[in-house]
Amino acid sequence: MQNDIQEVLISEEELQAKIKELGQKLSSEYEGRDPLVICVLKGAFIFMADLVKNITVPIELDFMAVSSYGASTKSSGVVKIIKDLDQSVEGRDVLIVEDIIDSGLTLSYLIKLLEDRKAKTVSVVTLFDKPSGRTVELTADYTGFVIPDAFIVGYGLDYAEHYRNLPYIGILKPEIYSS
Ligand SMILES: O=P(O)(O)OC[C@H]1O[C@H](OP(=O)(O)OP(=O)(O)O)[C@H](O)[C@@H]1O
Ligand code: HPA
Ligand SMILES: [Mg+2]
Repeated sequence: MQNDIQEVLISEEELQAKIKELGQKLSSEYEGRDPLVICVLKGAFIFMADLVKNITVPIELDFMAVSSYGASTKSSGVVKIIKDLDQSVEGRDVLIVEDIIDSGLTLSYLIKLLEDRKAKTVSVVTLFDKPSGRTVELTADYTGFVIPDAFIVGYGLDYAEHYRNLPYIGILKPEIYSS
């Protein structure tokens, strides 16, 4: 697995320091608001777990699974809901937790869906932002790292369902996905 990585882009320590910082900002933003914090599976599962441990005010959690990449490094353009939320977002302050914004298609679809379901507010925290990939305009309210134009894996992010368990963020060798 490690042999497929061209370069470690962000270390475990750098990830944890940034997540602590994000947790502090979110704790002051959501003080007294009891937000519904939504994890976008599968990619965001590790970020969600580390982030909520750094939020010090009351929150509720829910999970949604969506997929648009499959075994490719390019979005299919079709966002498929694999698992929906368990609870209503109507009248709630909602915080979407994403691992990465690339084309922006997943989040623009999700934001519209939650607004249509009458959430009171919809905000986004993303650990990674890859602006070079954008096909629709979208900016997160909170961003961990802006990353270069490369396919990254690890810390929840996959290529063809592998590499999610790497504890750091690596750039995959292009020969892995072009062969
Ligand atoms: O901005 P976009 O181009 O839409 O890309 C970002 C989305 O793509 C990935 O999910 P994916 O569809 O690969 O599902 P996964 O989370 O199960 O890996 C990632 O976890 C984001 O949710
Ligand atoms: N890596 C893994 N999954 C992704 C990426 C990426 O760079 N962009 C969108 N989904
Ligand atoms: Mg994926």
